[in-house]
Formats: sequence, C-alpha cells, structure tokens
Amino acid sequence: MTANTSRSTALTGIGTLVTNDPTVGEGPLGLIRDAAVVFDGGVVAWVGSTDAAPAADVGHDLDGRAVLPGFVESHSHLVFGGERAEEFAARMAGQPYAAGGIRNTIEATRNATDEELQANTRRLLDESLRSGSTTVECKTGYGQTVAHELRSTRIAASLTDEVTLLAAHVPPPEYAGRADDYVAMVCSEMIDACAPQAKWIDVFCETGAFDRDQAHAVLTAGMAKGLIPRVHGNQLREGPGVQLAVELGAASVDHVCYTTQADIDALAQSSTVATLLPGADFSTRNKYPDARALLDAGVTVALGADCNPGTSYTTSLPFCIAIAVRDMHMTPDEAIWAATAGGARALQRADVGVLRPGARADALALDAPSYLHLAYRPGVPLVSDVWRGGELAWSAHVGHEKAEALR
Ligand SMILES: N=CN[C@@H](CCC(=O)O)C(=O)O
Ligand SMILES: [Zn+2]
Repeated sequence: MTANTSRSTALTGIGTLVTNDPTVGEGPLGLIRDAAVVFDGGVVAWVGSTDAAPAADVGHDLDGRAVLPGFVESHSHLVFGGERAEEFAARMAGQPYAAGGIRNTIEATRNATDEELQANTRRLLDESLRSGSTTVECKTGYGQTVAHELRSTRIAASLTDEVTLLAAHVPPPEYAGRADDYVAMVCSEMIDACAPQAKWIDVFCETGAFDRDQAHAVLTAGMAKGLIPRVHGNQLREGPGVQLAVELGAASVDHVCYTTQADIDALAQSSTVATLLPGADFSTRNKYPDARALLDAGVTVALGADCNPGTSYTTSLPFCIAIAVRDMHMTPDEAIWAATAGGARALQRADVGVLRPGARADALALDAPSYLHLAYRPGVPLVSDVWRGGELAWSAHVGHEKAEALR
C-alpha cells in the first residue's frame, strides 16, 4: 500500500460548476452554482456547494469563475512532419480538399527524425492542454510503412494511452493504384507489428482513400488483434462509412458531414458515437454535419478538434464549441457536453469528461463566470487554469508547465 503523498486540493468560490452528472446538479450538465470541488489522490473526492466544502490541504478561491471537466479530445493526428499552409491558401482560393494532400505529409513525416516527431507531438499536446484538453487521443497515419507506423505508435504511446492505428489513411505513393495490396499488408504485417502499442484501429472510408470492403478488412483485422474500431466516414460525400461503423460496433464514426436518414436512424439505434469535427469543415469550407438532426434523433454526439496539418490545424476545442453553436445549431449546453462527456463516450471512458467522486481530477477554470462564454466569446483564451490528476498542469497566471504523458 503506497502512502498517499499527494495533497488534497479544494477549489471553492466556483461561480458555475459543470459536473456532467445530473444526479448532483441541475440539468444534463449537472450544474452547481457557488460550488466547490475537492481533489485527492488524483481523483475527485467531493463536489457540492462552497459552504458545505470539507477541509483540504490546499485551497484555491476561484472568485466566481466557472469550472468544467477537462476537455476530452477523441480525434487528433499529432504525429507528423511538415505543414500544408500553401494547400490551405489554395483551398481558400477555390481548390477543393482531396485526400491526396495527405501524401505530402507522408513524405515529410518519413523524412523527420524520431526527435522531431516526438517534439512536434509534445508541442501540440502542450498547446491543447493550454486550451483545456486533458485527455487526448492520438492517431498514426502519416508513416504507412511498418517501420514508420511502428515509430508513430511508439511516439504516441509515450504521451497518451489513447493510441489509434490509422495505417489505412490513404494508399501511400508506392502503392498508388494498388490499394488492395496495401490493405493486405496493413491487415497482416502492419497490424501484427503495431497492435501491441495501440488501443484503436481506424480507417479513412472515402473516395480516394479506402472503399467499404477495404475498410471492413482493415477494421476486422484490427479487431482480431484486440483493437477497437473507429471510422473516418462520410466526410466529403454520402458513403458507406456510417453504416460500416454501426455494423461493426465502432466506438465512433467521425466527420459525418453527409448523412442519409438511414444513416441517422442506424446511429440512433446504436452505441456508436458521431464525432463532429467542425475545425476540419471550417478549414476546408466543407458542409458542416447536420448536428441538429443527429441530436434530435437521439444520436450521441462528440466534438473533436481533429488537429492535423491538412484539414484542421487547430487543437482548440473552445474554437470548435463556438462553431458548433453558431453554425451547427447545437445549444451551448450540448456543445459543452459533446466536448467533455461526449468525447469520453467516444473513447469509451467513464473516468473523464465528468466531475463526480471517483472520476479523474481533470478540470479547467475559465476567466469567466459561466461556460456559456466559450461560445459567447469566440477566439478569446478564456481557459485560465488546467488540472490533470488533481495537479495544476497549466495556469495562465503562473506560466505553463510541460505536458508530461497524458495518462
Ligand atoms: N480525412 C482524413 N484525415 C484527416 C485529414 C488528413 C490530412 O488531410 O492530412 C481528417 O480527419 O481530417
Ligand atoms: Zn481525422
């Protein structure tokens, strides 16, 4: 039995606390006004009103500021080299996004050293921490040889437990016109080598990437090695991705910009989460998903920043929350839930995205009295403090600490 050397911390004077636990507070967000939360041993020990807060070793008076669970980022591509700003500029001049741009990043990633990739991934995790993301899933997908994907999984696994093998991103240059041969290699040597370092298997099911049968082969090969499926689907046009994800019981299907009523009905009757990625649609001038239709049908919706150099070079879930409310007609409450508890559902985690006793002590404070300001004041760095495992991981008031492994 190791001694509990960590000190308990009480955050008091919280103007509005979002718990995401309707049994302890008001409505789906479990809101508590004039609230307090106590962290002890890396987990939430107590939540309630300030005047009933138990004693703790360390106290912080939040002076009326809002506190939320740390954001849960369930969709990011952080292990990459290079950047594609010119491609973005061409898109803004009218050139449509196409999956082919991914090959530019594949070349830059293959040419990068381990140290460069590790440093870039850590830089982006630090950046996402400063905007409140305390859990971050990280995909591979820009290496696409066994050695490069293995390197990418190892780099991701050194920084987060949520590692996704996305070897089936697009057929790499050396397999141009031979997607089936690439799929056969992914389903054998690639997954055999990389599965031990990953938790999830993902595939880009889209024209110019992989069709339904190829995607099915990759996902089922990953599942046979104990990986849990996720799907990039229906991003650029209607397609088989949503139905495939539901058929295989995928944790989530992501993008979901073009859906039929049958897609929405299938999702509503499943446990598959629809993860919306408004940063990608913003940066590619793509159609936003019909979030309202999904939510009104009872689909569980998550929000992700989808940080990657091609479609969405942002780590900011506050930015995505603002777009989700203004352009996708989600209510502020729905958007906040989607970026916290929704992301946790997409990662099948019950210990994050919520502030209830026993949950990880991952939280953020805003320089604002209410979570509504995240949509009301877009583009403003409102996140003032971030706690991970009950420890202050970053504060705008004291300079930021390096984000160690996100466990
Ligand atoms: N659409 C597929 N994959 C990434 C984009 C990858 C890239 O363009 O580099 C996404 O989720 O947006
Ligand atoms: Zn993606």
